[in-house]
Amino acid sequence: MSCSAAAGAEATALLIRSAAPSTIVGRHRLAMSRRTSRRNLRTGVHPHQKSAPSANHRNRASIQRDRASASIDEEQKQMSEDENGLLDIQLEDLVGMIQNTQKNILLLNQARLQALERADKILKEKETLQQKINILEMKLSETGKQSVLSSEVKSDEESLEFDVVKEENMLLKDEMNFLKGKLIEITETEESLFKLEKECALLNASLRELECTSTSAQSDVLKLGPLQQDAWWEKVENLEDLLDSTANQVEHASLTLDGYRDFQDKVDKLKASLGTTNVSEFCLYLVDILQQRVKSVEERFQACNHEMHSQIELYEHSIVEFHGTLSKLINESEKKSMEHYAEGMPSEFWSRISLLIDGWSLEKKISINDASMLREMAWKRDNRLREAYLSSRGMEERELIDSFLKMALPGTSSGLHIVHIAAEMAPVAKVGGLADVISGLGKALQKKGHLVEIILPKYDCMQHNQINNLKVLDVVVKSYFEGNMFANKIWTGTVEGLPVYFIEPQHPGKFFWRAQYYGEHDDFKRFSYFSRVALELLYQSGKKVDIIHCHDWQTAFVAPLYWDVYANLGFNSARICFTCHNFEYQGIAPAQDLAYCGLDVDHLDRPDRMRDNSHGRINVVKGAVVYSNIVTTVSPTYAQEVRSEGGRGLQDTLKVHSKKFVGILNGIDTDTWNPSTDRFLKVQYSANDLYGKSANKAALRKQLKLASTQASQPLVGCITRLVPQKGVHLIRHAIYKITELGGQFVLLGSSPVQHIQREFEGIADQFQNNNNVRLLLKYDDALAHMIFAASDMFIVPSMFEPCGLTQMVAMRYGSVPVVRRTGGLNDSVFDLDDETIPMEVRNGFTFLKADEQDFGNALERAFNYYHRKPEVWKQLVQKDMKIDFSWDTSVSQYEEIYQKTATRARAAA
Ligand SMILES: Nc1ncnc2c1ncn2[C@@H]1O[C@H](COP(=O)(O)OP(=O)(O)O)[C@@H](O)[C@H]1O
Repeated sequence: MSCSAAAGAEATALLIRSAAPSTIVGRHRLAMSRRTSRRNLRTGVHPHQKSAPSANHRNRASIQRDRASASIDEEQKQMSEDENGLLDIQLEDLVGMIQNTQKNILLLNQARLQALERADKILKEKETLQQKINILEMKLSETGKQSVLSSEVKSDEESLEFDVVKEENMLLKDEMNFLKGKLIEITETEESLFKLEKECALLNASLRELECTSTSAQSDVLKLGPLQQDAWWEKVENLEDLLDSTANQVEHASLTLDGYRDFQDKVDKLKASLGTTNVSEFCLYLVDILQQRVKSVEERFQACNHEMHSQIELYEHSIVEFHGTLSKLINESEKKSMEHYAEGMPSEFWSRISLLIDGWSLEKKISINDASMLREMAWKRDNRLREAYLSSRGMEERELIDSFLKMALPGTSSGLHIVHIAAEMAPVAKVGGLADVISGLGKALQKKGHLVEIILPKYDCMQHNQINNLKVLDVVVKSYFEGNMFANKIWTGTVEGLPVYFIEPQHPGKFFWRAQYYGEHDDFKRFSYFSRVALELLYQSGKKVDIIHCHDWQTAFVAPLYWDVYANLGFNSARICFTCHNFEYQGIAPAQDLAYCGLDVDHLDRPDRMRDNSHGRINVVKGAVVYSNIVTTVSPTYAQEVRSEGGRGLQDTLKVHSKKFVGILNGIDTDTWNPSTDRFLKVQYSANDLYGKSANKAALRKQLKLASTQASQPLVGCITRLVPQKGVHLIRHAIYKITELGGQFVLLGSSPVQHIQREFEGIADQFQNNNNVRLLLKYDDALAHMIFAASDMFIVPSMFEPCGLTQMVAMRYGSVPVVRRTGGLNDSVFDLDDETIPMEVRNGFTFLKADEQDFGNALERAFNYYHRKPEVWKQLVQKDMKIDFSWDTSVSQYEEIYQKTATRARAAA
């Protein structure tokens, strides 16, 4: 850079740092006027003579180009032209030019002074600047002197001027080359910036990958259970620290890149100014400063990059180590969990063993006798089977079978072999309470030492993820239907630790591929088919079952089929128990439809057997009542109610068979419904620590966008199928009554009845902007758990209710029930104000008449207690949570009746 250019650039740069925009404009003008003077000297243009604007513009834009390309010869040629022009210059004009130049000098001096004032911090720069400015001053004063002398000594002055112009041309040429060089450097910097950006993106991607690895590793950790968790978590924490520090590095790198981008902007601006102006000195100075900054940023970025790479290396190393530890822990955990299964948590393990034995038996790999001996050993949880199974890893199936058979010993069990045949089972195929009963009762019986198995249809829509070890057996069970034999695939798996068989018919009717459980036009056919295959499966397995327990009309076919078809084939060790969960659904169809599954219509279409009260139809529930050894329903009060009009036409049959008919109150599965372990809740809680209850209430309000300003505003829940039985008109009334009382209401339910579903959809729309009411018209298990936990009260205003589970679940979750006194509700909820009942069993609010007034009164009483007697309310909540609604009591009743029947059967055999 030339001295004058550098000095000018430094001065102007200092001005720029401190000056207002007008000062900058002034500085540009100054430089322009100086260059115009020089050019005029060369071209002989009169300084005051206006050139055409387009020409001026062209001149400004092309000055650089002209300077770079002008050759010395051309300059000499031009000089001779200048000499002629110079002769024409008037003295006045020269004086004007000198004055202009002096003004310029003055301005430059001012700029220099300002620059000097601001250059305190950079003394070195100040000195350089001072020197350069001095040189510039000298040059300018010489120019001034030469101009004054020009009138006296023209020829000397002309040659001197030529030299100056020539020298300046050379300098400008140098400057241009320098600028070109700088531009190349800038382009290179851009490229390196691009590379750095790419590198940063790559680093970000690898960071994300590492985060994913960490997340999946953490989920693996969860699977490991409590095993070596302390050491494990320490490792995870270390990795997380590393991850954090890597993230910081990346953030730092991003910041640096941002800095680069700023710099890039400046460079762009600089390039633009280089393209449009001729202020080369200023630009060069800026480029200089910016280059220095680039260098320092580059250095910082490289240092940062280096550190980040070393962190990533460290992290990758830890990940490798982490994976090593993880696989070691998984192996250990698998081994331990098998041992744990066998020792501490046996149901799942033993259910698998017994399914294995059944599979071998059905696949004819072992004889029926061997199967029954092995089954009995499994049932008794014989340690030898456990050892053989645990050491069978890597063994061929045949070797395992042989090792099992070596141990097969005849034995007798005091337990019962019970098979439930049902259309639902929680959580794998659930529509309502029936599903809960199958798994709840099954588990409770299994705990008591009985061998319990379940047979279900293999629905396409069931929750397959709730089945463990689901596999299809290498056997096809053929079964009769409508005059033909149809193949069926048999699947096995465990659900809730219970062994389950799933039947998949190979019938063209695709009976269980309907994307729903019930509500198909051919339900009667579908379930009569299923009932027949279930018995066929038991028959072909050669098992000596004690109790076959069928449920509701869908599997009620089992009772007449067993006694009229299979008992005749020698499969007669079992006794049939039938439970009717709801007498509203009886499976009524034209009499001839009974023939599909192989039942004899003529034999059964009789008033004392299966004929329905309606002409020409048969009634499957009636058939089961007649043909079963034990008939139960789900609560004592409902058993009473169905003996009169509640029996929906079956009261007389029930009276005839009253000796084998009993009402046993359902229990609830206290593992599934446990607020202190419920994984669906935001916060788990218990009767002694109710904080979680209010936390869940707040969470549900937030989730459903309900008003949440008043924590004490009572929240009322209702979870139900929306069918007339459930008191749909009272549920509708509750919406208005509860808002009138100042509460909030959440309904979760759906309806198989179209007009009811539509009606509630209308109400839901009507209330969608009301922040105290939400109607959620769907089936949602997770949400059900949250509603039980979040609500303060729970309504069950049923017209009739065989048992009802929701009131029991609600109490377990500390939600006080407000229910109609009917069926199982009458056996489980006792009014707080009813003085005929001992205080310690009072647990909720009840009403009798199925009208709005009675229901409204019960709600008002509940609200009064809630608001006015918070202490009494709290005690009530805690008491409700502690009531034992488990299957423990009910299962003993089932056990007792099963035992009696089975003993009689054995005696008869
Ligand atoms: N919409 C729904 N979403 C989730 N669970 C529901 C829904 N409707 C009913 N349930 C559940 O189904 C069961 C109903 O059992 P119950 O009270 O005996 O009535 P029912 O068997 O007559 O339908 C309960 O476990 C309840 O929580």
